[in-house]
Amino acid sequence: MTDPRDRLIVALDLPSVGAAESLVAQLGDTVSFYKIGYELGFAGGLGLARELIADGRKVFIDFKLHDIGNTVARGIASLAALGASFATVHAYPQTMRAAVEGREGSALRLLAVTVLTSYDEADLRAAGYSAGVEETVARRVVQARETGIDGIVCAPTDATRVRTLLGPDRAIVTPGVRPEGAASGDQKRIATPFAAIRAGADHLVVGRPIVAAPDPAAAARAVQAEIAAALAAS
Ligand SMILES: O=C(O)c1cc(=O)[nH]c(=O)n1[C@@H]1O[C@H](COP(=O)(O)O)[C@@H](O)[C@H]1O
Repeated sequence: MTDPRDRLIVALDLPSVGAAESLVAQLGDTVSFYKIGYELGFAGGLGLARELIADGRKVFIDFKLHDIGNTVARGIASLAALGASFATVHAYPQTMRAAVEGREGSALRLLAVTVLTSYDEADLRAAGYSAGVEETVARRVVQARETGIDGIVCAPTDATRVRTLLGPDRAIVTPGVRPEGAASGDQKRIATPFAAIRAGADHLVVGRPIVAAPDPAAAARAVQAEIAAALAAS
């Protein structure tokens, strides 16, 4: 997977299908992999997901499922039928086991979200966890691996340690990616595209630095150029 286009996933965090379609048109052939999360998904985005898939694009459905096992398994089975490439669940063992059961027989790859990139040590403590970020990520990666999950969503700053625990064959997907000088917004554990790839990420999820850029296609190409430079340096 050396084509930077396969490595960049653009988060279509937009309020309407029309806005998303116009961004996809602006990005043209530059971007081939899109993520649809709460904002667009709850505004008709699953229909757009079907169209993008029919058009040969890859789609990552990011609803970060976490519920009783039966509900998770059935929800994942529906996403598998949609033809999505990736879907997220929270990295709780029961949830992950149910998700693996729900996608059986499909090509859907499951990603487990470890510790959100907007969380730091204080946020974890406030949520009632006594373990810190590093320990919590590590525990969840090991549990995800044992459950048969296909990949991990983690901060780029976690990627090196995650790769050691996960092994070479499963995917590491990192949001929290910010080109030099870009506003971090609500993200707390961030790195540049170059650093994320060097740390072992397979795919980078980038939203606002591309979606809110004055020229989104130029912003996407700049991220891809960093990805290419990091791959060349590896
Ligand atoms: O699962 C995700 O994609 C995700 C996990 C995480 O820990 N942090 C995170 O930011 N994300 C998603 O990645 C995207 C990042 O967007 P930007 O911060 O705008 O680049 C958003 O769509 C988030 O929902």
